[in-house]
Parts: sequence; C-alpha cells; structure tokens
Amino acid sequence: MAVDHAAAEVDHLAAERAAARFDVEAMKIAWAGSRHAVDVADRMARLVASDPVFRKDNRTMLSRKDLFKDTLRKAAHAWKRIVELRLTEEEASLLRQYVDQPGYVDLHWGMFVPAIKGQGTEEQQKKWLPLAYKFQIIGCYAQTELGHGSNVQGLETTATFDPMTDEFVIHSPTLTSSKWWPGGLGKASTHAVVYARLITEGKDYGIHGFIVQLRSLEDHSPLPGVTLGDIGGKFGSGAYNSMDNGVLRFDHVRIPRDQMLMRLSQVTREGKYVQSDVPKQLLYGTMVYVRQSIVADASKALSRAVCIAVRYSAIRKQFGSQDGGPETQVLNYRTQQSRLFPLLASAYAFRFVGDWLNWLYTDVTQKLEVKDYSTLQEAHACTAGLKAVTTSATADAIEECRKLCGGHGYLNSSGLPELFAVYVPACTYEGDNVVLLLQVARILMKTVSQLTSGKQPVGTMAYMGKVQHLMQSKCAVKTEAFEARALRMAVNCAQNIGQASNQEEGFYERSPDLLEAAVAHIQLIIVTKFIEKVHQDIPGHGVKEQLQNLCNVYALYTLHKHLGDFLATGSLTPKQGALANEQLGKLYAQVRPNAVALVDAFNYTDHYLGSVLGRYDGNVYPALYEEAWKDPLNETVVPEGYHEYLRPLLKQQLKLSRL
Ligand SMILES: CCCCCCCCCC/C=C\CCCC(=O)SCCNC(=O)CCNC(=O)[C@H](O)C(C)(C)COP(=O)(O)OP(=O)(O)OC[C@H]1O[C@@H](n2cnc3c(N)ncnc32)[C@H](O)[C@@H]1OP(=O)(O)O
Ligand SMILES: Cc1cc2nc3c(=O)[nH]c(=O)nc-3n(C[C@H](O)[C@H](O)[C@H](O)COP(=O)(O)OP(=O)(O)OC[C@H]3O[C@@H](n4cnc5c(N)ncnc54)[C@H](O)[C@@H]3O)c2cc1C
Repeated sequence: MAVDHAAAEVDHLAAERAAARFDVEAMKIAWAGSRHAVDVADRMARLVASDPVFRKDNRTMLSRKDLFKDTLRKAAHAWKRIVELRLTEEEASLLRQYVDQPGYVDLHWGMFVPAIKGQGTEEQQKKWLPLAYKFQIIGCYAQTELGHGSNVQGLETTATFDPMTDEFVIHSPTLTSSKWWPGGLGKASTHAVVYARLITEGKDYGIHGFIVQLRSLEDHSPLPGVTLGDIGGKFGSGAYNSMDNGVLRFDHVRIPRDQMLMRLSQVTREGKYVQSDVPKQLLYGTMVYVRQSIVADASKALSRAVCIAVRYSAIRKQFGSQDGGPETQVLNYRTQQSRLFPLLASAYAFRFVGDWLNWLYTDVTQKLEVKDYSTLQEAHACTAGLKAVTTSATADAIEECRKLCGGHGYLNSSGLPELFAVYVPACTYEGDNVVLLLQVARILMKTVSQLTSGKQPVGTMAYMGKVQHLMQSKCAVKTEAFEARALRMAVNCAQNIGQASNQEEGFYERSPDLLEAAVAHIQLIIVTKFIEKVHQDIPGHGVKEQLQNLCNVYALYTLHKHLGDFLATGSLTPKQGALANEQLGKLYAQVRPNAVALVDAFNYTDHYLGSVLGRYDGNVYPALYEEAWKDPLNETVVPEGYHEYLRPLLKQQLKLSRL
C-alpha cells in the first residue's frame, strides 16, 4: 500500500510538539522579554504576513531594477500603514523588521537620525529631525570612502571653512576620497551626514560630521557639484541587492556653516575652532549605537536559520530501516545534534547578551547626558567585541544550517542562501570584525598594564582584578575556567609585547594572539550574561530548566571548541576537558525532545521565516514540489533557446550517429 509520506511528516511536528517538556508560551515570553513584547511582535508579524504588498517569495527571481523598485514600493507602503494605523515607534520598528527587505529606510532610521541626535546641537535637532521623522528628507550615513573604511582618521574628503561666505566647501580631492558603500545613497537619499576633514584657518582638525543635501527636493536630480550613483550588484541573488549602496563625489559643494554637526565642537563665524569639553570619541557614537543593535540582530538571524534547520531535521528521514519500516529522523543522529544544538544554544545566548548590551548602552547614554564619561571605554569594548563575535558566529552558523538541511538547503526556497547572503556583510560593515577585536585587545592590554599600579578594573573587565587567584588556581568547569583562560591569554600577550623593542611593534607582531585573547574575553561575557539570565526568576513550567540546559550547552560547546586555549593556559586539565565533552553529549540528549518547541518559542510566522523547509506545519515535500513549478524556467515546457542551441546540436548528433 502506498504510504502518504507528506501526511506522515506533518504528524511528526505535532508529535514533536507534544513531546516537549516545557511551556512554550512561557518560553516565548522569556525569549521576547515580556508578554507585551510577544503581543506587539505577533501583531506586527501578522500584519505584514497578511499584506500582499509585502510578499517576498519571488524576490530571488527579480532583476536588480525590479527588486529595487519593489523595495521602494514596500517602504512606501510600510510608511503608509504606519501613518494610517498610528503605530508607535516600537510597532513601526517591528513592522519594518518583519518586512525583511534591506533598504534605504534602515539607514535613514538606523544611522542618519541617530547621527543628528547624537552629534547635532539642540537647534540642529529641532531643524532637521522633524523633516526626517516625516520623510520630507531621506538621509544616509556617508563615512566610508573608496580608499578608506576601517581607518576613519584616514578619510580624505575635506570640509574647508570659507569665512567670506560663512560656508563650508565640501570637496573630494582624489578618486580614493569618493564616498563608497553608504546604504541608501545610490538612488534614494536626498541628504547625508558626510564625514570629512575639517579645515579652518589653514589647519586640519580631523574628521567631523556635516549635513549635506545631495538631491533636489523637487525632481530628485543631483545638486550642482554632486556626482552620485549605485556601486553595483552584490553577493547572492535577491539578498542585499535591494539596497542602493552608493558612490558620491563632491566638487567644491558649498553648505552653510550651521550644517556642521556642532555638539562636540564648533567653528565660529570668524572661523575659530572650538573644542567642547566632551571626549572626541563621541564622534563615533552612531557606530556604537548601531553595533549594539547588530548584536540584537545576530540572534534574530541565527534563530531564523536554526528554526529552519531544526524543523526540517525533524521532518527529514534517512536510513535506519532495512525492511521497509520507517527511516530515522535526521534530528536523531548524534552528529546532527552536535552540529545543530550548539547553534540553538547560541541563538538564546546572543539574545540574552544582546538584551544586556542594550541595557548597557542605555545606561552609558544616560551617564553621557550628565557628562559622566567613565563608562565610554566599556561601551566601546563591549559593543565592538560582541558585534565581532556574534556576527562571525552567526554567519558561520547560517552556512552550517544550510549544510544541515542537505541538498534542499541549497535551494533558494529553503530561505537559507538568501539569509546567508544578506547576513554575511555584517562581519564587515559597522567595523571589520578583526579591526574591532583588535580594539578590544588594546583595551585588554591597557587594563593588564594597569593591574600592577593597583587600579581596579571595572565592569566586564572586573574579573581581571582577581589576577593573583586566577593566574594560579586550578579551575572547576564553570565561569572561573573562562575567566582564567581569558586573563591568562591576555597576560601572555602583554608579557610577549613587553619583550618587543617597542609597544606598537610588539602589538603588531602579536596581533594574531591578541585576536584570540579578545575572543576569549568576549566569550566570557556571553557565558556570564547567560548564567546571570538563568539565575533570574523565570516563570513557566520547565522554562528555567530548558534555559539552564542551553546555557550549559553554550558554555561546554565553547569550551570544547577552544579546548586548546584552556589546556595551553592551564585553565583546565585534559581530564576536565574530556569530562566536559562527555557532559555535552548528555545535554544534547536532554535538548532533543524539546528542540522543535524551543524553536517554536521564537514565534516566527512562515512569512518572516521565508522557507519551505522551516514551515510551521512541517508540510515540506508538497511545498518544495509546488515551489519548483513557480520558477520562470518552468513557464514553458520547451526552454527558450531550444531552437537556437539545443535542436541543432541534437540534430547534428543524430546525423553523426547515422554516419
Ligand atoms: C531600532 C533601529 C535599529 C537600527 C539598526 C540599524 C542597522 C542598520 C543596518 C544597516 C546595515 C549596514 C550599515 C553599515 C553602516 C556602516 O558600515 S557605517 C561605517 C562603519 N565604519 C566603521 O565601523 C569604521 C571602523 N573604524 C573605527 O571605528 C575606527 O577607525 C577605529 C576604532 C578602528 C580606530 O579609530 P581611531 O580614531 O584611529 O582610534 P584609536 O587610536 O584606535 O583609538 C583612540 C581612542 O578612542 C577609543 N575609541 C575608538 N572607538 C571608540 C568608540 N566607538 N567609542 C569610544 N571610544 C572609542 C579607543 O579605545 C582609544 O582609546 P584610548 O585613547 O586608548 O583610551
Ligand atoms: C553591505 C555593506 C554596507 C555598508 N554600509 C555603509 C554605510 O551605510 N555607510 C558607510 O559609511 N559605510 C558602509 N559600509 C562600509 C563598511 O563600514 C566598511 O566596508 C567596513 O568598515 C570595512 O572597511 P573596509 O572596507 O575599508 O575594509 P578594509 O579595512 O580594507 O579591510 C580589508 C582587510 O584588511 C584587514 N585590516 C584592515 N585594517 C587592519 C588592521 N589595522 N589590522 C589588521 N587587519 C586589518 C581587515 O581585517 C580585512 O581583512 C558598508 C559595507 C558593506 C559591505
């Protein structure tokens, strides 16, 4: 008798859900942060999913031009709905998230507005923000140039003050000074916050921000002296090609003096440069803000990939029966579990560390308002380091999820290729991950050097103050081992640098080790914040236990993956390392019955997930089959090109065979 495999697969997810040993609804709250957060997210996700304008299943088949126009249409429609429904800022931002298509709006709200808020005076905010809030202007963040991205101090664009006219002259003196990459610049933006070297009274005062109008508000044409366009197609089909990353050159473009963002420093009518009493690093404040939001985004992207891979692994069956009986769900293979469950645990880990980072950012911002700059370094180290570690891990994890889904993972309809292509530049934008980890390493070296002077490290570096204890102790398999590993790696680097002829040379020579020391420090933060989370009061049947398991999986997996560090620094013995690995295997067995419910707790709609493999109902095979027929290649039975290229070839073969 023919078995209806499709019906059997659907039943599988129901059986998986029934087997879960915890309250999924309560876990949704633990994941989202509150009942309110679950409800708002749910409402916005459904609003987007039910609106045909937000359809995205055909995205990878659109040409670049059509994709861009589709992005403009979606952005305009989203704005219309936001205004019509009088959505709050929280609701509007979630709605944009669920539209799930990179576009100029991200940079307008994500960087242009925050740059004016952070670096503009009150007057400048009063003038520019209402225009931006109502979309009467569209803005982008124009910092990176063709020749310089990572090295902000190396930017070449100039803003020279002309006291005769009370204007700045913005100029691109070389090809390499062309602004290159800013999202939204290529086709959509009317304005930009442009970073340029401020020159007044013949002196170069370094990089400052300026609001510059680029396009006419009448017909969108570039203003005189402005040359701009899109920089061209990017990695993957669909994906980040919806974004108009742009190029921009200035030929002596004049702007009024009051368009220099003057909260941090000013130029007077006479051309005098006046430095405010705030640290100049606040110029980098917008980047700090975006880096913390990128950490929150990492858990979103990772949880999407993991949700697809877990559900599909529960559906997919291979081997296990020689006699026609049911085959084994691939989720039951130990290898599948050991590849997948650490990623599931990482999604939760990044979610909680992202929440903590958001708290830290808010706290630092409040302190800055009362001129307390004491936590600026902590904010920089944590945002830079966590951005680097979480985005690298997430990009690798999405690719691993694709492999975990076998051949079907390679299809666009799995959603994974596009998710990867959209996500992977997060390792580069907002600071190349290596460059950011070296920033963390510099702060670690500074902290180690201050230990001897008796200065007590604070915040996430406080553990370094326990130097006597951590350098000597034998550690149990818990946070202390992570602390000892991170501290010992940092101290080793500092000692090696100390032997070099000078500090800079030593830092340069030891930079590969410094990267690893920085990663160890950041992983300690992630583990610590996860542990702190599970120590909180978490309501709901079995929820705390599940989070405890995932926390242990994250910590032990990280330990297993970096066992070399733990052994080399003597933070663990080989026996402890082996025991930790044993324990990890046992934890996977505890995660297994809960895996599907743990990804259900992310509460993603099928629309947002965008994957036939990750469908909530598990009805994978009919959906895959149906999806294939939608490909433009299947619009005709005989392909275009048959008469030109296939038929003559086939006829020729026929003639040859008759010879
Ligand atoms: C709800 C809304 C959500 C919104 C989300 C929106 C997200 C939208 C996503 C859209 C997608 C993509 C957007 C991408 C946008 C971009 O990519 S914008 C461009 C980003 N560019 C970079 O990140 C450049 C990276 N480079 C730098 O940051 C600096 O050049 C670098 C820090 C590497 C070096 O700077 P230098 O000035 O040369 O400084 P140093 O000598 O190394 O350091 C001097 C001291 O300053 C301290 N420092 C450095 N940075 C900061 C900082 N950000 N904050 C505080 N302090 C900082 C550093 O520790 C040194 O301190 P010391 O003197 O030792 O005490
Ligand atoms: C999709 C996307 C969107 C973007 N959006 C914007 C935007 O809206 N606005 C904007 O201004 N910019 C934007 N950017 C630019 C982005 O911020 C830069 O690309 C990023 O900061 C990296 O700089 P870079 O390209 O100069 O890389 P490079 O610094 O040239 O990196 C090349 C290599 O050199 C290495 N390297 C560099 N410096 C060091 C060092 N000191 N020590 C060791 N290794 C080093 C890096 O690790 C990397 O391997 C965007 C980029 C992308 C990809």
